[in-house]
Amino acid sequence: MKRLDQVLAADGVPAELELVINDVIVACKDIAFKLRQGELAGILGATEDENVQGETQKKLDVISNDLLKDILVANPYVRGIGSEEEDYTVAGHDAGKYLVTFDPLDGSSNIDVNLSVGTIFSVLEAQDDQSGDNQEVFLQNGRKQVAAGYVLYGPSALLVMTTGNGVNIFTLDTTVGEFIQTKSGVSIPEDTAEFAINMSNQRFWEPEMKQYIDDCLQGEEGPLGKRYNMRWVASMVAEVHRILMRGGIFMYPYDSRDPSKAGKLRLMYEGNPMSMIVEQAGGASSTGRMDIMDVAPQGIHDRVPVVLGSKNEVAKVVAYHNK
Ligand SMILES: O=P(O)(O)OC[C@H]1O[C@](O)(COP(=O)(O)O)[C@@H](O)[C@@H]1O
Ligand SMILES: [Mg+2]
Ligand SMILES: [Mg+2]
Repeated sequence: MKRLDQVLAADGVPAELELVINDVIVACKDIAFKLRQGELAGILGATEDENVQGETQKKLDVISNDLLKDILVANPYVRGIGSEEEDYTVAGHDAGKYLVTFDPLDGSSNIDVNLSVGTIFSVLEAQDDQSGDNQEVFLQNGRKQVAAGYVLYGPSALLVMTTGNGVNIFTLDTTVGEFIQTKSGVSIPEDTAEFAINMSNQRFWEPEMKQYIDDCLQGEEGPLGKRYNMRWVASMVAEVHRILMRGGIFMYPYDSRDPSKAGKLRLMYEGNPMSMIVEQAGGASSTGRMDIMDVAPQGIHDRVPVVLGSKNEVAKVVAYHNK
């Protein structure tokens, strides 16, 4: 069994990028150990603050953000970082080649009920000489990512990542504090009969999405001709991981609750990294109308509608949108 550094070296990942990824992982291990301690570590509950998205920050949102931010801005190869929990991008080193965006704690509503949460990260190359506190340098589409990954803090802590050469899974060996490769060449089944969507938003969806879900619910008698199962963990990391392991489709579509927002999930630190992982595992990822990784970001906190998972099922949802 290989350690993370051995896998990255075998994949020909440049040493500087490896040092950046390594710092992300050091922070994630710290988050994993704090989560294990739970209430004993005083990490549960909310702060009195809101983030730039207008969401109340949980203590662990802030703790995880600070761990990632502090280690990354000190890394000489990091030009800057962008985070769900930071209003603006933060400068690292002007000579740094890499930009890191992250959702430090995904599925925040699960923290206090002891359910699965995760960390999502994406790495881009800085294309010009602007400082990392200028968000312009980050505004590249998802195809430009050089690495993407997540850590799922579940019964075991798993690191799932890609540097564009397939998807590897590593399990945190808590006896030595190292991520050890436990799967490689992960491949998502092309077909599925399992969907994940927050059904309570149904009345706000576009007619195309309503129609697809209505047809799923009709089962064998409906136009899709099969009986569907449903799951909702309320943590994108956990949903994507389930899909990576056994197939499925995850959707957080556009809804009209706040017409100024294109969806709930964020393009640069949720949509793009998850899309790279899913595509690298043979799945597909779309807004319903175009590939997520082709969306041109206008701002670091842009939102995006998300439909991802088993390739043939995603194609069906796209076909509903193109009817
Ligand atoms: O509140 P809902 O509609 O169940 O939303 C759950 C979704 O929101 C998220 O928790 C958003 O992420 P954050 O917790 O990082 O804000 C996703 O992980 C998840 O899929
Ligand atoms: Mg999130
Ligand atoms: Mg978050």
